[in-house]
Amino acid sequence: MAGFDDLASERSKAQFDVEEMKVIWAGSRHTLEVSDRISRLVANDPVFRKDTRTMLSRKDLFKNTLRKAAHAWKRIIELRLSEEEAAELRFYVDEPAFMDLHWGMFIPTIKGQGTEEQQQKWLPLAYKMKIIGCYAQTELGHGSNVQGLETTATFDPQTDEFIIHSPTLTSSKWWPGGLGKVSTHAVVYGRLIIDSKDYGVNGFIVQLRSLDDHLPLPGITIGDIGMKFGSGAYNTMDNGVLRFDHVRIPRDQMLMRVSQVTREGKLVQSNVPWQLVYGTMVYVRQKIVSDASCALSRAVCIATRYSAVRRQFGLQSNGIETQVIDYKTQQSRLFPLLASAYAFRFVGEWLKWLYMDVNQRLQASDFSTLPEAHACTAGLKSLTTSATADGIEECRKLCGGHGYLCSSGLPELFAVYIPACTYEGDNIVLLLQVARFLIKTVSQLGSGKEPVGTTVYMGRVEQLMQCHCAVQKGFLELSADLVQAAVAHCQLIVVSKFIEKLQQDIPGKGVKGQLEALCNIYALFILHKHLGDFLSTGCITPKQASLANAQLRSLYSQVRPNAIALVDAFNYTDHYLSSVLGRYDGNVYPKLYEEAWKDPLNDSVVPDGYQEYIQPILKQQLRNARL
Ligand SMILES: CCCCCCCCCCCCCCCCCC(=O)SCCNC(=O)CCNC(=O)[C@H](O)C(C)(C)COP(=O)(O)OP(=O)(O)OC[C@H]1O[C@@H](n2cnc3c(N)ncnc32)[C@H](O)[C@@H]1OP(=O)(O)O
Ligand SMILES: Cc1cc2nc3c(=O)[nH]c(=O)nc-3n(C[C@H](O)[C@H](O)[C@H](O)COP(=O)(O)OP(=O)(O)OC[C@H]3O[C@@H](n4cnc5c(N)ncnc54)[C@H](O)[C@@H]3O)c2cc1C
Repeated sequence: MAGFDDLASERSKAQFDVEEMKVIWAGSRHTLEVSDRISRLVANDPVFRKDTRTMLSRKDLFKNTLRKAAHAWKRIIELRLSEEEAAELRFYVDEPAFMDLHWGMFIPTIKGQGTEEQQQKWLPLAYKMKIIGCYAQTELGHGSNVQGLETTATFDPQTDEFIIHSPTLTSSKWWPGGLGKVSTHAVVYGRLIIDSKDYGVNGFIVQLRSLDDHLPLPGITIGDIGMKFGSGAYNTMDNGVLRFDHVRIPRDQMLMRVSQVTREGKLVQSNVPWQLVYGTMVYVRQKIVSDASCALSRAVCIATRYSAVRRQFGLQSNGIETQVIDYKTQQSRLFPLLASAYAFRFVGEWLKWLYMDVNQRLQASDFSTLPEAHACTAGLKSLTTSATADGIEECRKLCGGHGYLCSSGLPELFAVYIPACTYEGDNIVLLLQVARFLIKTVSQLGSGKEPVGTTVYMGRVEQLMQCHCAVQKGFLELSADLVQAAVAHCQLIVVSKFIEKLQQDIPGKGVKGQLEALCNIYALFILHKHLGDFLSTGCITPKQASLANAQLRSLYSQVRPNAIALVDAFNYTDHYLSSVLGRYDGNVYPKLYEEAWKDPLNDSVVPDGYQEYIQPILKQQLRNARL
């Protein structure tokens, strides 16, 4: 049978040790063991099935998500899973839910912005899930412009409380995940007002719902903001709206690591930079970069396997048509995405290190690397999510018509993924932050300050000084070009980190060779994509450009026999992929056929509505009625 034989024969062609590549992809033998064990545990548990998700109504979908989240928590307790294992379990359950915000933003915010005492009070409750929290920053009127938030937190010295209030419609909190129906608590960002003076935005822990009957507390209006893009997809999440009508909270519920309000109503700044109020965003952006390689590799795995199973045209001597993966056009669209998945994996690994490093420094009151960490997380979040969103859509096209079916797994993956280009910072707004950082670095070159870290190359580029003078004349005017410069800077980071990865000890037959080919594909593909810029700036000659393109074609041929093994190295279960086209066994056609019959529309041979709407047309009753 086509699919079985095709993928088996592809696997036999691999020129490298797939098991060792799995270790490289996972990051270590330990992480591979954990992710392998936990992904199978999830795949074998019927509660975590997700094959009917796109057909459920919003209410059924949401209730099912609650059921899965409760079951996941039960399994985590029963099996005494470590924090790492629990996070893997939530990842493989593969359904956006309030848990993501509770563990991914609420807890990290208290850890990063709370004092020791606040952490001691709130973290045990949150870790045991005695309270469920979310991150309520964005408002109806302002998301990108955090300093423009309108919610107020006014200190009342009489009662030693803050009064949380939504003064306008546009100050309604709008979007926070987990807020709409589940969270009992939130970290709410609002303007700190003391004695009529506005001290800017700070975080406050606010209880939203009763822990007895889940009803909103007095003065709180709360609900879900409605259906989002696509079926299934992100609609499992209760993104919410929240309004406060003079809600009082104790003074010690303002997160006070950055600045404190005393009993007397005095604001005291600690020695940490105020930007730490934005700290959770740095943490989550770093997570999102790692997650990008998962989403992209998942789409690439589906498209690569299916491209080896799918045959069109070109009868060979044995009477079989050509596998579409053998078409050079297919390779030139697919293999750069395969290379990107690996590139994003490694840059994500590095970013995780950078984040840990900056945190350690912060503990030691060294704040010097914070601007770079902000620029790197913001820029790489932007670059990797944009490329991944585009890449998933390209994979859908690479799968032809069948890619458009929900059973391919690609429409839902796309619908779930694309908001990553917006949440945690709109991608253009984040690139403008990178551009500002670059301009600032250039402006300091003249004063003899040596650039460090990811900007070290700037010290070697003479023209940058002139560039700085031009930008001084109008940042806003040149912002579209500056965004391109920011992208180029981030691409340089991705390529450099891939090259650094290759300099490590990489065991396993042929593994390093494959990674070298992928690294070269990534770099040359970026060059190819921006050829106009490289040529117009004289960075390369037309001859070098054509050599680069020839090299790219030759690299595609090198990767071709290894393509299936390179996606097998992601070690994804069929449950996680949830795609008929991406099945490990390649048994695509019988399963597609089988899947179609499961659609509720096929429950009856004659559809509901036949008698009311089809029969009258066929019997011409409608026309007669009009005549
Ligand atoms: C959920 C997690 C799950 C984890 C596990 C699974 C893996 C991922 C799975 C994905 C699930 C995700 C679920 C969805 C979650 C979405 C949550 C949100 O969207 S939440 C909502 C997310 N919302 C957004 O992302 C809003 C985006 N907007 C913003 O971040 C800000 O408004 C701004 C940065 C654009 C402007 O800031 P503003 O203050 O107005 O103005 P300036 O520009 O003048 O900057 C002043 C100074 O500060 C500096 N600095 C700035 N930022 C940072 C930083 N982070 N740090 C350090 N420094 C920073 C800056 O360089 C400058 O320094 P200097 O030059 O003076 O020395
Ligand atoms: C699925 C999802 C989940 C979310 N979860 C949460 C959550 O849990 N908690 C939370 O607090 N928030 C959450 N958000 C909100 C999210 O963080 C914001 O939507 C995001 O930060 C973008 O802000 P905005 O919506 O105000 O976009 P806007 O800023 O209004 O963007 C609109 C357009 O204006 C452009 N633009 C804006 N400012 C500039 C500028 N200075 N220069 C040039 N162009 C500009 C943007 O590029 C964009 O094209 C979520 C959003 C989504 C979609």
